[in-house]
Amino acid sequence: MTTIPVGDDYEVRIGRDLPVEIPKADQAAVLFAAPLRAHAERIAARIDAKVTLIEVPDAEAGKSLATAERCWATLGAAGFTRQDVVVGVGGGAVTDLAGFVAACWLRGVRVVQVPTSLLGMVDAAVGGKTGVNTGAGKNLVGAFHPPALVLCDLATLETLPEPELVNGMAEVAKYGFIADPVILDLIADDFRRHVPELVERSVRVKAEVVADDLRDTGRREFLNYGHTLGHAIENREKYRWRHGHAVSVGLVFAAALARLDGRLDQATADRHRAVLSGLGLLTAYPKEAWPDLRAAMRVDKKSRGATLRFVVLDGLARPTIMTAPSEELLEAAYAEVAS
Ligand SMILES: NC(=O)c1ccc[n+]([C@@H]2O[C@H](COP(=O)([O-])OP(=O)(O)OC[C@H]3O[C@@H](n4cnc5c(N)ncnc54)[C@H](O)[C@@H]3O)[C@@H](O)[C@H]2O)c1
Ligand SMILES: O=C(O)C(=O)C[C@@H](O)[C@H](O)[C@H](O)COP(=O)(O)O
Ligand SMILES: [Zn+2]
Repeated sequence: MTTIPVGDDYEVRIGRDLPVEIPKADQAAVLFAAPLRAHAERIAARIDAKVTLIEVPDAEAGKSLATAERCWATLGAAGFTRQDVVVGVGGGAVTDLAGFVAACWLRGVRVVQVPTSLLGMVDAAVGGKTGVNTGAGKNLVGAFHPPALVLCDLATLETLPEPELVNGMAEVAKYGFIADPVILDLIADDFRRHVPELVERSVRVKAEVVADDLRDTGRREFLNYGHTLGHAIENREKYRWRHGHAVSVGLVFAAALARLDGRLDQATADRHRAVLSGLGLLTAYPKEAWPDLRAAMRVDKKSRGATLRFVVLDGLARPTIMTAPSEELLEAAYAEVAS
């Protein structure tokens, strides 16, 4: 087992068949979606407390205020107090929801995250960003609420459908471009052979950044590489597109922005498309969508008033912020992903 500390706050444990060590509590509420029922029941059986299992709708359908409200009703009925603990078992959608439910209940109870998707392990379950989607956009309602513990059991990835593994690789590649290029070499070598090392390297990048900037006021914004356009695509697709594919298009777009602005060399920009399409991720989106996407990007959390701000690279592993790119530059960069 590898243990990665997130500052002095909590740790991320990575390994196979990890022991389920939930902090002491009278009660635990285990949130899960249908595909993870058996896994959630196994975890529940190992928790030394009164356990309430709460099934939520799968994937983005569960990441809603209505579902959160139903969870809070269940916690209320069970008499859940501040010494109790919420456990999120599933992909990033369930861990985002579980974190949000815990952040708001009694203004904050502990949450233990047990991610079961690659994306959940390398990104969503670590760092304390929690939230739900609303009609206004992706993740616009939420709270910073770090977990008490994160358990990444690599054995659970054996049941993860192949397309979901590919989906998670978009965030892994993101870490390669913004911080750890060895990740890109491992991907080039055949990523399936390196999943444990890729999880570990990704979590190390994320843990180091969020320990330094939990509230996204500085360098944490770099973890949002590719997400400004990515979230706009997810919103336009009404969350039917997988997060990783939307981020993948957003990464190629951000690389084009930097190259066209004279910051990034052609080879590194081209490497984005090569790595992501090589993984089987999407790298294009319809040309006619631009006005919708341009409008949706206004509510990106990095925006300041009407000013858009993008994470771009000045070079491999040299992320920075580009503020207020011209409309011409944005359109030229979009032309490079437009199909
Ligand atoms: N909070 C953050 O910092 C953060 C970071 C990245 C992404 N996210 C969010 O995470 C979400 C995406 O997460 P995701 O890609 O894990 O998607 P997901 O949670 O929708 O899971 C994808 C599918 O895989 C299934 N699944 C998960 N683990 C499985 C397993 N071991 N076996 C079989 N099926 C399994 C799920 O039930 C679901 O059907 C998005 O909502 C995104 O916004 C949050
Ligand atoms: O942890 C972060 O910070 C990130 O930006 C990680 C992203 O991969 C993740 O999708 C996150 O949920 C996006 O955050 P948001 O603040 O843009 O909603
Ligand atoms: Zn993401």
